[in-house]
Amino acid sequence: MLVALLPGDGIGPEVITQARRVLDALAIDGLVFEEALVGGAAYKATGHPLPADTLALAKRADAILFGAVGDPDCDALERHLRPEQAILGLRKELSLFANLRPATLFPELADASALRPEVASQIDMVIVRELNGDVYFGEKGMRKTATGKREGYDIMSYDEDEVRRIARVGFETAMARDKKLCSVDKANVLETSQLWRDVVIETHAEYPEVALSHMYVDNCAMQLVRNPGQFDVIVTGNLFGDILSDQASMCAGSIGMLPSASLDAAQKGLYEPIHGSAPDIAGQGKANPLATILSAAMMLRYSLGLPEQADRIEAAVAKALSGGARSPDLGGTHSTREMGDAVLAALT
Ligand SMILES: NC(=O)c1ccc[n+]([C@@H]2O[C@H](COP(=O)([O-])OP(=O)(O)OC[C@H]3O[C@@H](n4cnc5c(N)ncnc54)[C@H](O)[C@@H]3O)[C@@H](O)[C@H]2O)c1
Ligand SMILES: CC(C)[C@H](C(=O)O)[C@@H](O)C(=O)O
Ligand SMILES: [Mg+2]
Repeated sequence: MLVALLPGDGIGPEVITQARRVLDALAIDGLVFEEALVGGAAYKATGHPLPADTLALAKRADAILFGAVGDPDCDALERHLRPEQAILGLRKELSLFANLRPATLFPELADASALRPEVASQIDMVIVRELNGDVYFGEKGMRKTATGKREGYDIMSYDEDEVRRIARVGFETAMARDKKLCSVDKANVLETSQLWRDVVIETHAEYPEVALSHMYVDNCAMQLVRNPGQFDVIVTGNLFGDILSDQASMCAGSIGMLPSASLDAAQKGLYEPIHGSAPDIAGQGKANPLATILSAAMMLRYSLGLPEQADRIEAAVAKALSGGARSPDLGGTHSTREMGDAVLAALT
């Protein structure tokens, strides 16, 4: 089993190092790693954020463990050369259309949530985010209006097949949980969202046991803070899912806690924390590696068929937190490496 390790930029390499230590400690027979450059690091070395060798490795691998990309030095580059194009390119090239972002509060972290503990303790949801379409991948550009003003534009669209396949992932995810699916859109304003809602309703016929509801995205942002316990599975588009998952992370304690899986139709996947390269804390040993370690657990469960090993990692993370391991984002002083040490010490 080949895992492509793509550490990327900023805190990416720091958190990937800790996830690698945990995976090594499991001593899984036949698991091998191959590392490659991606993002700003790849641009600086090769002139491209997603070099052909890196893409080829990602295609060849059984799974990909990804850190983060993004480098302030690269923010003025033409868009197709920016680090972020690497993760967008991998998602598109590998048809990783289904992004699962579980948001659960570890009970020990009730005090780290931005919400009151009794509200935060209810959080146990999965955000299913579409990842290959929407305004992210529509025609975009800069142009001049008839009166000579500069105008930026990005076209938002979904076709019905794109909506149907992610809706099915939403319903399947709900079937494996509490059978409650909330589809989040902006159908009161956007035609893209009206189609989204129509197709989700049509797809519901295949999953009559699931209780389906619909919510506008602005209300959803409010409800996530008011009463996050009402959500079991949320299914939504690329842009809304990006924003809502960062918000959900803070309800669950920290953006440094939320893992993710990006899957294709055959469960091949890329696994990454939902956070970015955090240039403000990079190189200081302050990054929380738990989101990446939990992403490694998702990789073992979804793409490598090793659910017991995934359980071991998740149990070790819970035990490390019970034992008081807290990086600065969780209100403590543990360094990135000390967080890794705590998980390793808790592995049974
Ligand atoms: N998938 C990805 O690779 C990805 C995701 C999001 C952002 N980015 C990129 O990352 C760069 C920085 O973006 P941003 O600042 O908006 O978002 P960010 O997620 O990198 O950071 C937001 C805030 O959260 C903190 N934070 C993030 N991860 C943390 C962790 N593991 N432990 C402790 N604190 C953590 C940061 O210090 C920062 O204050 C940009 O270039 C952006 O495009 C990449
Ligand atoms: C870096 C960026 C392209 C990416 C996104 O918007 O999808 C990030 O915010 C994420 O959540 O993975
Ligand atoms: Mg994001």
